[in-house]
Amino acid sequence: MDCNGYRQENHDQNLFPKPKVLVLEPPPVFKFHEDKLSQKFHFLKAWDSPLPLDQFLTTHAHSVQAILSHGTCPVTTNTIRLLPSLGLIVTTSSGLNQIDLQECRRRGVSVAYAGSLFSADVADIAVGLLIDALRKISAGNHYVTQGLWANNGDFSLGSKLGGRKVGIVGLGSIGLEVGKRLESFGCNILYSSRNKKSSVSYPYYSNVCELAANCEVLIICCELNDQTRHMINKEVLLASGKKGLIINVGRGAIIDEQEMVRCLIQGEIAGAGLDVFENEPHVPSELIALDNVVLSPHRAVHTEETLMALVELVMGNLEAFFSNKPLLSPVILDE
Ligand SMILES: O=CC(=O)O
Repeated sequence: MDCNGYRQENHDQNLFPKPKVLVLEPPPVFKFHEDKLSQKFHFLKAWDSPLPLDQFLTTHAHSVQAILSHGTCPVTTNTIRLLPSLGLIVTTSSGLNQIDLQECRRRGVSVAYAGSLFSADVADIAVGLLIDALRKISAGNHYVTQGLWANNGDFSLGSKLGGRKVGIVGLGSIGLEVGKRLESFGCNILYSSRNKKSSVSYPYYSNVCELAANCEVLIICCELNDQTRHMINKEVLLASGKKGLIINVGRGAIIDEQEMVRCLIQGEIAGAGLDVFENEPHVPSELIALDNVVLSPHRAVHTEETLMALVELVMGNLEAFFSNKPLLSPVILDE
């Protein structure tokens, strides 16, 4: 530690090395803002090295104090164990299912994340997917661009958004933003969540199957963890019924994807709007072929503006760590 409190010398980049940060796979912020990030940090790019990952980690074992990670990049027990100097993982995601938090807790490794930075953007996409699925915007685009309209084809009617009963699964910051937006469209909001929220008057269901049975649309906004993996299973899908719509902006694996595909094909649910999938970037071919499904490439979280704010947050967290100051957006690792 130097007189400015830095754990590594970095105030004069010509004389002193920048703090090293390990990157296992390129995060989306790299595509647009790598130059800016690289002005302050030296990134060790595991994916760019000819060495197998374990060997790469062993080679840099003692110099890596921080990892920069993202939503679909696993940070496993093995990775953490191979890095004895590791003190921080910064992820550009709000979701944390890809990081072994238990090992972080055990080792005393801090974690910083995007918190609620993306909530409004994700809520916009959830509502967009719902309106598209109900009013058939993408299907209408296909109908026009494929010349079917000009050929006197028949385009089926959509359904009204206002007055619809919408069940939000997970009333965290994204779910609350979705609720706010849909209230202004005249929807009736119901929800399920780990706990009943005193801040809202929406009807609460502790059981997601009962929620599904009592609404016309389910919007999945919760995090993926051991309790929510495949929570939207056959029983819940069937409870949604033949007019039920499923919108997912959480994580793909919250839904039993195979079962959802089967229900869509057999008409046991009416349709879906999906930004996330179980095995990204692979999307089941059956989903691609269905015209009652709207697909989006896990982009709900990213707008130009939010990526800009994200870079500042990532740099702020790394700078705080290397200056021994409190992190800007720490994850509280409960016992
Ligand atoms: O999906 C992305 C995230 O968790 O931020």
